[in-house]
Amino acid sequence: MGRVGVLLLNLGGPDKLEDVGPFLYNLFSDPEIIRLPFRWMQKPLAWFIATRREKTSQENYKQIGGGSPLRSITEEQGEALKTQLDAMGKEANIYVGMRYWHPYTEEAIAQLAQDNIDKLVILPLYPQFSISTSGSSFRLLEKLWQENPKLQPLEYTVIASWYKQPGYLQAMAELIIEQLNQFPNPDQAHIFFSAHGVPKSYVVEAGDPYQQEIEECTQLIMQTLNRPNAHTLAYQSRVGPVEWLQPYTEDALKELGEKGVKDLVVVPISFVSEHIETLQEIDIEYREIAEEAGIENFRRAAAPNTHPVFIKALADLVIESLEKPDLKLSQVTQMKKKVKMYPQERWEWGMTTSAEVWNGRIAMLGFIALIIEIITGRGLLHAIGLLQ
Ligand SMILES: C=CC1=C(C)c2cc3[nH]c(cc4nc(cc5[nH]c(cc1n2)c(C)c5CCC(=O)O)C(CCC(=O)O)=C4C)c(C)c3C=C
Ligand SMILES: [Fe+2]
Ligand SMILES: [Fe+2]
Repeated sequence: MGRVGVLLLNLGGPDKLEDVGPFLYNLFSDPEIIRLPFRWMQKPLAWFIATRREKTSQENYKQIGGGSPLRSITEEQGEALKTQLDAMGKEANIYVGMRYWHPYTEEAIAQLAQDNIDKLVILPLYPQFSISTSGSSFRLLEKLWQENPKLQPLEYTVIASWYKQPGYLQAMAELIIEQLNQFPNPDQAHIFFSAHGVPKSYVVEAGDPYQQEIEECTQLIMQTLNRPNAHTLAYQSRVGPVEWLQPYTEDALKELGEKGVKDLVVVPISFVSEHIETLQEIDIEYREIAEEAGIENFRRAAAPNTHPVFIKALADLVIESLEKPDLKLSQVTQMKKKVKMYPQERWEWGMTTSAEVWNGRIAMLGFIALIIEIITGRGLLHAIGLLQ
Protein backbone atom coordinates (compact mmCIF):
# COMPACT_ATOMS: atom_id res chain seq x y z
CA MET A 1 0.00 0.00 0.00
CA GLY A 2 1.25 3.54 -0.80
CA ARG A 3 0.84 6.73 1.16
CA VAL A 4 -1.87 6.62 3.85
CA GLY A 5 -3.94 9.62 4.95
CA VAL A 6 -6.14 9.87 8.03
CA LEU A 7 -8.94 12.44 7.98
CA LEU A 8 -10.04 13.38 11.52
CA LEU A 9 -13.56 14.83 11.52
CA ASN A 10 -14.94 17.10 14.20
CA LEU A 11 -17.50 19.82 14.64
CA GLY A 12 -15.23 22.87 14.93
CA GLY A 13 -15.60 25.84 17.22
CA PRO A 14 -15.06 29.61 17.09
CA ASP A 15 -11.41 30.59 17.66
CA LYS A 16 -12.40 34.06 18.91
CA LEU A 17 -15.51 35.95 19.98
CA GLU A 18 -16.10 37.57 16.54
CA ASP A 19 -16.30 34.07 15.05
CA VAL A 20 -19.24 33.03 17.25
CA GLY A 21 -22.01 34.53 15.04
CA PRO A 22 -20.76 33.10 11.70
CA PHE A 23 -19.97 29.76 13.36
CA LEU A 24 -23.54 29.52 14.74
CA TYR A 25 -24.94 30.49 11.33
CA ASN A 26 -22.98 27.64 9.69
CA LEU A 27 -24.20 25.21 12.34
CA PHE A 28 -27.88 26.13 12.15
CA SER A 29 -27.75 26.16 8.33
CA ASP A 30 -27.17 22.40 8.45
CA PRO A 31 -30.39 20.42 7.93
CA GLU A 32 -28.86 17.60 10.02
CA ILE A 33 -28.88 20.00 13.01
CA ILE A 34 -32.25 21.65 12.46
CA ARG A 35 -34.63 19.45 10.54
CA LEU A 36 -37.17 21.61 8.74
CA PRO A 37 -39.86 20.54 6.30
CA PHE A 38 -38.82 23.14 3.68
CA ARG A 39 -35.34 23.92 2.36
CA TRP A 40 -36.13 27.60 1.81
CA MET A 41 -36.71 28.09 5.55
CA GLN A 42 -33.22 26.87 6.49
CA LYS A 43 -31.02 29.91 5.81
CA PRO A 44 -33.36 32.66 7.10
CA LEU A 45 -34.05 30.61 10.23
CA ALA A 46 -30.33 29.87 10.67
CA TRP A 47 -29.58 33.57 10.46
CA PHE A 48 -32.36 34.37 12.91
CA ILE A 49 -31.43 31.74 15.52
CA ALA A 50 -27.71 32.49 15.20
CA THR A 51 -28.36 36.22 15.70
CA ARG A 52 -30.55 35.54 18.74
CA ARG A 53 -28.08 33.11 20.29
CA GLU A 54 -24.88 35.01 19.51
CA LYS A 55 -24.68 37.17 22.67
CA THR A 56 -25.38 34.33 25.14
CA SER A 57 -23.02 32.04 23.31
CA GLN A 58 -20.29 34.74 23.29
CA GLU A 59 -20.74 35.15 27.06
CA ASN A 60 -20.16 31.41 27.45
CA TYR A 61 -17.05 31.45 25.24
CA LYS A 62 -15.78 34.45 27.26
CA GLN A 63 -15.90 32.25 30.37
CA ILE A 64 -13.51 29.75 28.77
CA GLY A 65 -10.98 32.32 27.55
CA GLY A 66 -12.72 33.86 24.52
CA GLY A 67 -12.77 30.93 22.09
CA SER A 68 -13.00 27.18 21.64
CA PRO A 69 -9.93 25.01 22.32
CA LEU A 70 -11.34 22.38 19.93
CA ARG A 71 -9.06 23.22 17.00
CA SER A 72 -5.80 23.19 18.98
CA ILE A 73 -6.71 19.99 20.85
CA THR A 74 -7.76 18.24 17.63
CA GLU A 75 -4.47 19.27 15.99
CA GLU A 76 -2.53 17.95 19.01
CA GLN A 77 -4.48 14.68 18.76
CA GLY A 78 -3.51 14.51 15.08
CA GLU A 79 0.20 14.99 15.86
CA ALA A 80 0.10 12.41 18.67
CA LEU A 81 -1.70 9.96 16.35
CA LYS A 82 0.95 10.44 13.65
CA THR A 83 3.75 9.74 16.17
CA GLN A 84 1.91 6.66 17.47
CA LEU A 85 1.30 5.32 13.94
CA ASP A 86 4.97 5.90 13.08
CA ALA A 87 5.96 3.90 16.17
CA MET A 88 3.68 1.08 14.97
CA GLY A 89 5.38 1.09 11.55
CA LYS A 90 2.62 2.89 9.66
CA GLU A 91 3.53 6.29 8.23
CA ALA A 92 0.53 8.51 7.64
CA ASN A 93 -0.43 12.09 6.81
CA ILE A 94 -3.04 13.43 9.21
CA TYR A 95 -5.73 15.94 8.14
CA VAL A 96 -8.30 17.75 10.31
CA GLY A 97 -11.69 18.50 8.74
CA MET A 98 -14.16 20.52 10.82
CA ARG A 99 -17.83 20.72 9.88
CA TYR A 100 -18.72 24.32 10.84
CA TRP A 101 -15.44 26.22 11.29
CA HIS A 102 -11.78 26.28 10.27
CA PRO A 103 -10.07 24.15 9.15
CA TYR A 104 -13.17 23.19 7.15
CA THR A 105 -13.61 19.67 5.77
CA GLU A 106 -13.46 21.19 2.28
CA GLU A 107 -9.97 22.62 3.05
CA ALA A 108 -8.73 19.24 4.30
CA ILE A 109 -10.05 17.48 1.20
CA ALA A 110 -8.40 20.05 -1.12
CA GLN A 111 -5.09 19.51 0.69
CA LEU A 112 -5.19 15.72 0.62
CA ALA A 113 -6.18 15.73 -3.05
CA GLN A 114 -2.91 17.63 -3.71
CA ASP A 115 -0.85 15.27 -1.56
CA ASN A 116 -1.51 12.22 -3.77
CA ILE A 117 -2.75 10.04 -0.96
CA ASP A 118 -3.22 6.40 -2.00
CA LYS A 119 -5.53 5.33 0.78
CA LEU A 120 -7.60 7.47 3.14
CA VAL A 121 -9.09 6.47 6.49
CA ILE A 122 -12.03 8.67 7.51
CA LEU A 123 -12.19 8.79 11.29
CA PRO A 124 -14.84 10.93 13.04
CA LEU A 125 -13.79 12.09 16.51
CA TYR A 126 -17.22 11.13 17.84
CA PRO A 127 -17.20 7.66 19.43
CA GLN A 128 -20.95 7.21 18.82
CA PHE A 129 -22.74 7.82 15.52
CA SER A 130 -25.43 10.49 15.29
CA ILE A 131 -27.15 11.91 12.23
CA SER A 132 -26.24 15.35 13.63
CA THR A 133 -22.49 14.75 14.00
CA SER A 134 -20.68 12.00 12.05
CA GLY A 135 -23.75 11.64 9.80
CA SER A 136 -23.59 15.30 8.81
CA SER A 137 -19.86 15.12 8.03
CA PHE A 138 -20.32 11.90 6.01
CA ARG A 139 -23.07 13.49 3.92
CA LEU A 140 -20.85 16.49 3.23
CA LEU A 141 -17.99 14.20 2.18
CA GLU A 142 -20.33 12.23 -0.08
CA LYS A 143 -21.29 15.51 -1.77
CA LEU A 144 -17.64 16.57 -2.15
CA TRP A 145 -16.81 13.19 -3.69
CA GLN A 146 -19.68 13.50 -6.17
CA GLU A 147 -18.65 17.04 -7.13
CA ASN A 148 -14.92 16.47 -7.58
CA PRO A 149 -13.87 13.96 -10.27
CA LYS A 150 -10.28 14.08 -8.94
CA LEU A 151 -11.46 12.35 -5.77
CA GLN A 152 -13.12 9.44 -7.59
CA PRO A 153 -9.98 7.24 -7.87
CA LEU A 154 -8.93 7.88 -4.24
CA GLU A 155 -9.32 4.68 -2.24
CA TYR A 156 -10.88 5.27 1.17
CA THR A 157 -12.60 3.59 4.06
CA VAL A 158 -14.89 5.03 6.74
CA ILE A 159 -15.01 4.23 10.45
CA ALA A 160 -18.68 4.85 11.26
CA SER A 161 -18.52 4.63 15.06
CA TRP A 162 -16.06 3.12 17.50
CA TYR A 163 -17.48 3.31 21.02
CA LYS A 164 -16.71 -0.40 21.60
CA GLN A 165 -12.96 -0.01 20.93
CA PRO A 166 -11.22 -1.57 24.00
CA GLY A 167 -8.46 1.10 24.21
CA TYR A 168 -11.03 3.88 24.21
CA LEU A 169 -13.01 2.13 26.98
CA GLN A 170 -9.77 1.64 28.95
CA ALA A 171 -8.83 5.34 28.59
CA MET A 172 -12.31 6.36 29.80
CA ALA A 173 -12.04 4.00 32.79
CA GLU A 174 -8.60 5.43 33.70
CA LEU A 175 -9.90 9.00 33.50
CA ILE A 176 -12.81 8.08 35.81
CA ILE A 177 -10.51 6.29 38.29
CA GLU A 178 -8.28 9.40 38.45
CA GLN A 179 -11.28 11.30 39.82
CA LEU A 180 -12.68 8.51 42.01
CA ASN A 181 -9.31 8.28 43.76
CA GLN A 182 -9.67 11.89 44.94
CA PHE A 183 -12.56 10.93 47.25
CA PRO A 184 -12.01 9.52 50.78
CA ASN A 185 -14.51 6.73 49.84
CA PRO A 186 -14.02 6.13 46.10
CA ASP A 187 -16.69 3.37 45.94
CA GLN A 188 -19.38 5.67 47.38
CA ALA A 189 -19.10 8.32 44.67
CA HIS A 190 -21.87 8.41 42.08
CA ILE A 191 -20.71 8.22 38.44
CA PHE A 192 -22.77 10.53 36.24
CA PHE A 193 -22.48 10.01 32.47
CA SER A 194 -23.50 13.19 30.67
CA ALA A 195 -24.03 12.55 26.96
CA HIS A 196 -24.72 15.31 24.45
CA GLY A 197 -28.45 15.35 23.76
CA VAL A 198 -30.25 15.25 20.41
CA PRO A 199 -33.93 15.93 19.69
CA LYS A 200 -35.97 12.82 20.56
CA SER A 201 -37.46 12.79 17.04
CA TYR A 202 -33.99 12.00 15.58
CA VAL A 203 -34.08 8.66 17.36
CA VAL A 204 -37.80 7.86 17.34
CA GLU A 205 -38.71 9.10 13.84
CA ALA A 206 -35.45 9.29 11.90
CA GLY A 207 -33.85 6.10 13.29
CA ASP A 208 -30.67 7.69 14.68
CA PRO A 209 -28.78 4.87 16.48
CA TYR A 210 -27.21 7.45 18.82
CA GLN A 211 -29.20 6.71 21.98
CA GLN A 212 -28.65 2.95 21.71
CA GLU A 213 -24.90 3.47 21.12
CA ILE A 214 -24.65 5.86 24.10
CA GLU A 215 -26.46 3.39 26.38
CA GLU A 216 -24.25 0.49 25.27
CA CYS A 217 -21.12 2.63 25.60
CA THR A 218 -22.08 3.55 29.19
CA GLN A 219 -22.49 -0.15 30.06
CA LEU A 220 -19.16 -1.04 28.43
CA ILE A 221 -17.29 1.70 30.33
CA MET A 222 -18.86 0.50 33.61
CA GLN A 223 -17.81 -3.10 32.82
CA THR A 224 -14.27 -1.98 31.97
CA LEU A 225 -14.14 0.09 35.17
CA ASN A 226 -15.24 -2.92 37.20
CA ARG A 227 -16.10 -0.92 40.33
CA PRO A 228 -19.21 -1.12 42.53
CA ASN A 229 -20.22 2.56 42.10
CA ALA A 230 -23.80 3.52 41.29
CA HIS A 231 -24.18 5.32 37.97
CA THR A 232 -26.64 7.47 35.99
CA LEU A 233 -26.88 8.43 32.32
CA ALA A 234 -28.43 11.78 31.32
CA TYR A 235 -28.38 14.12 28.30
CA GLN A 236 -27.02 17.68 28.24
CA SER A 237 -27.01 20.81 26.05
CA ARG A 238 -30.64 20.97 24.94
CA VAL A 239 -31.27 23.80 22.47
CA GLY A 240 -34.76 25.12 21.54
CA PRO A 241 -38.26 24.20 22.64
CA VAL A 242 -38.69 20.65 21.21
CA GLU A 243 -38.25 17.53 23.36
CA TRP A 244 -34.70 16.09 23.45
CA LEU A 245 -33.52 12.75 24.82
CA GLN A 246 -34.29 12.43 28.51
CA PRO A 247 -33.48 12.54 31.38
CA TYR A 248 -31.98 16.00 31.05
CA THR A 249 -28.71 16.45 32.91
CA GLU A 250 -30.01 19.33 35.06
CA ASP A 251 -33.06 17.32 36.21
CA ALA A 252 -31.01 14.19 36.95
CA LEU A 253 -28.52 16.24 39.01
CA LYS A 254 -31.33 17.77 41.07
CA GLU A 255 -32.84 14.33 41.65
CA LEU A 256 -29.53 12.88 42.85
CA GLY A 257 -29.07 15.87 45.19
CA GLU A 258 -32.54 15.27 46.63
CA LYS A 259 -31.67 11.59 47.16
CA GLY A 260 -28.69 12.66 49.27
CA VAL A 261 -25.80 11.98 46.86
CA LYS A 262 -22.81 14.04 48.07
CA ASP A 263 -19.89 12.83 45.92
CA LEU A 264 -20.22 12.92 42.14
CA VAL A 265 -17.97 12.34 39.13
CA VAL A 266 -19.38 13.67 35.86
CA VAL A 267 -18.19 11.81 32.78
CA PRO A 268 -18.64 13.62 29.43
CA ILE A 269 -19.35 10.69 27.15
CA SER A 270 -19.99 12.04 23.64
CA PHE A 271 -16.80 14.06 23.25
CA VAL A 272 -13.10 13.22 23.10
CA SER A 273 -11.81 16.80 23.57
CA GLU A 274 -12.36 19.59 26.04
CA HIS A 275 -14.59 22.28 24.58
CA ILE A 276 -17.40 24.61 25.58
CA GLU A 277 -19.77 21.83 26.68
CA THR A 278 -17.25 20.42 29.16
CA LEU A 279 -15.41 23.59 30.28
CA GLN A 280 -18.39 25.92 30.53
CA GLU A 281 -21.59 23.88 30.58
CA ILE A 282 -20.48 21.06 32.89
CA ASP A 283 -17.74 22.76 34.90
CA ILE A 284 -19.65 25.99 35.52
CA GLU A 285 -23.41 25.64 34.87
CA TYR A 286 -24.04 22.04 35.94
CA ARG A 287 -21.66 22.36 38.91
CA GLU A 288 -23.76 25.27 40.18
CA ILE A 289 -27.01 23.29 39.76
CA ALA A 290 -25.49 20.25 41.50
CA GLU A 291 -24.16 22.28 44.42
CA GLU A 292 -27.51 24.04 44.87
CA ALA A 293 -29.13 20.58 44.97
CA GLY A 294 -26.84 19.55 47.85
CA ILE A 295 -24.07 17.67 46.00
CA GLU A 296 -20.96 18.71 47.95
CA ASN A 297 -18.07 17.24 45.97
CA PHE A 298 -18.50 17.72 42.25
CA ARG A 299 -15.66 16.41 40.10
CA ARG A 300 -15.38 15.82 36.35
CA ALA A 301 -13.42 13.24 34.42
CA ALA A 302 -11.21 14.92 31.81
CA ALA A 303 -11.99 14.35 28.13
CA PRO A 304 -9.52 11.84 26.56
CA ASN A 305 -7.67 14.62 24.62
CA THR A 306 -4.14 13.24 24.05
CA HIS A 307 -4.21 10.55 26.79
CA PRO A 308 -1.69 7.97 25.48
CA VAL A 309 -4.11 5.03 25.91
CA PHE A 310 -6.68 6.93 23.86
CA ILE A 311 -4.21 7.88 21.12
CA LYS A 312 -3.11 4.23 20.92
CA ALA A 313 -6.81 3.31 20.57
CA LEU A 314 -7.15 5.70 17.60
CA ALA A 315 -4.01 4.23 16.01
CA ASP A 316 -5.37 0.68 16.47
CA LEU A 317 -8.64 1.77 14.86
CA VAL A 318 -6.77 3.14 11.83
CA ILE A 319 -4.63 0.03 11.39
CA GLU A 320 -7.59 -2.34 11.85
CA SER A 321 -9.65 -0.38 9.31
CA LEU A 322 -6.87 -0.73 6.72
CA GLU A 323 -6.96 -4.51 7.19
CA LYS A 324 -10.75 -4.83 6.88
CA PRO A 325 -12.86 -4.53 3.71
CA ASP A 326 -13.50 -0.85 2.86
CA LEU A 327 -16.65 0.82 4.15
CA LYS A 328 -17.96 3.42 1.69
CA LEU A 329 -19.70 6.73 2.44
CA SER A 330 -22.83 5.51 0.64
CA GLN A 331 -22.94 2.56 3.07
CA VAL A 332 -22.68 4.68 6.20
CA THR A 333 -25.05 7.43 5.10
CA GLN A 334 -27.63 4.79 4.24
CA MET A 335 -26.53 2.58 7.12
CA LYS A 336 -29.94 2.44 8.77
CA LYS A 337 -32.68 1.67 6.28
CA LYS A 338 -35.06 3.30 8.74
CA VAL A 339 -33.40 6.71 8.51
CA LYS A 340 -35.92 9.01 6.88
CA MET A 341 -34.93 11.46 4.19
CA TYR A 342 -36.05 14.99 4.78
CA PRO A 343 -39.03 16.16 2.75
CA GLN A 344 -36.71 18.90 1.39
CA GLU A 345 -34.36 16.28 -0.01
CA ARG A 346 -37.14 14.46 -1.81
CA TRP A 347 -38.10 17.80 -3.32
CA GLU A 348 -34.54 18.43 -4.40
CA TRP A 349 -34.28 15.17 -6.38
CA GLY A 350 -37.22 16.16 -8.58
CA MET A 351 -36.24 19.80 -8.98
CA THR A 352 -36.74 21.48 -12.33
CA THR A 353 -35.87 25.00 -13.49
CA SER A 354 -39.42 26.19 -13.02
CA ALA A 355 -39.57 24.58 -9.59
CA GLU A 356 -36.41 26.46 -8.75
CA VAL A 357 -37.94 29.78 -9.78
CA TRP A 358 -40.96 29.03 -7.61
CA ASN A 359 -38.70 27.89 -4.82
CA GLY A 360 -36.97 31.30 -4.93
CA ARG A 361 -40.27 33.18 -4.93
CA ILE A 362 -41.64 31.14 -2.05
CA ALA A 363 -38.35 31.62 -0.18
CA MET A 364 -38.67 35.39 -0.59
CA LEU A 365 -42.28 35.32 0.67
CA GLY A 366 -41.21 33.08 3.55
CA PHE A 367 -38.37 35.40 4.39
CA ILE A 368 -40.70 38.42 4.46
CA ALA A 369 -43.11 36.44 6.68
CA LEU A 370 -40.21 35.59 8.97
CA ILE A 371 -39.15 39.24 9.29
CA ILE A 372 -42.76 40.24 10.09
CA GLU A 373 -42.89 37.43 12.66
CA ILE A 374 -39.63 38.57 14.28
CA ILE A 375 -40.92 42.15 14.54
CA THR A 376 -44.44 41.34 15.74
CA GLY A 377 -43.66 38.20 17.78
CA ARG A 378 -46.64 36.43 16.13
CA GLY A 379 -46.83 33.89 13.33
CA LEU A 380 -46.51 30.25 12.24
CA LEU A 381 -43.10 29.55 13.83
CA HIS A 382 -44.30 30.81 17.21
CA ALA A 383 -47.48 28.78 16.84
CA ILE A 384 -45.61 25.51 16.21
CA GLY A 385 -43.10 26.25 18.96
CA LEU A 386 -39.98 26.80 16.81
CA LEU A 387 -39.67 30.38 18.04
CA GLN A 388 -40.38 31.64 21.53
C1 LIG B 1 -29.33 22.65 17.93
C2 LIG B 1 -28.95 21.44 17.76
C3 LIG B 1 -27.70 20.77 18.14
C4 LIG B 1 -27.53 19.38 18.07
C5 LIG B 1 -28.54 18.36 17.63
C6 LIG B 1 -26.20 19.12 18.51
C7 LIG B 1 -25.64 17.84 18.61
C8 LIG B 1 -24.34 17.58 19.02
N1 LIG B 1 -23.29 18.47 19.17
C9 LIG B 1 -22.17 17.81 19.60
C10 LIG B 1 -20.91 18.37 19.86
C11 LIG B 1 -20.62 19.74 19.83
N2 LIG B 1 -21.49 20.77 19.75
C12 LIG B 1 -20.81 21.98 19.75
C13 LIG B 1 -21.35 23.24 19.69
C14 LIG B 1 -22.72 23.50 19.52
N3 LIG B 1 -23.73 22.61 19.24
C15 LIG B 1 -24.94 23.27 19.12
C16 LIG B 1 -26.18 22.71 18.80
C17 LIG B 1 -26.45 21.34 18.60
N4 LIG B 1 -25.59 20.30 18.81
C18 LIG B 1 -24.65 24.67 19.32
C19 LIG B 1 -25.68 25.77 19.27
C20 LIG B 1 -23.27 24.81 19.56
C21 LIG B 1 -22.50 26.11 19.79
C22 LIG B 1 -22.25 26.35 21.23
C23 LIG B 1 -23.45 26.95 21.89
O1 LIG B 1 -23.87 28.05 21.52
O2 LIG B 1 -24.02 26.25 22.73
C24 LIG B 1 -19.40 21.70 19.79
C25 LIG B 1 -18.27 22.72 19.70
C26 LIG B 1 -18.05 23.41 20.99
C27 LIG B 1 -16.93 24.40 21.02
O3 LIG B 1 -16.05 24.30 21.88
O4 LIG B 1 -16.94 25.33 20.23
C28 LIG B 1 -19.27 20.31 19.85
C29 LIG B 1 -18.01 19.52 19.91
C30 LIG B 1 -22.51 16.44 19.72
C31 LIG B 1 -21.53 15.36 20.15
C32 LIG B 1 -23.86 16.30 19.37
C33 LIG B 1 -24.72 15.10 19.30
C34 LIG B 1 -24.43 13.90 19.52
FE1 LIG C 1 -23.58 20.54 19.49
FE1 LIG D 1 -24.20 21.65 22.39
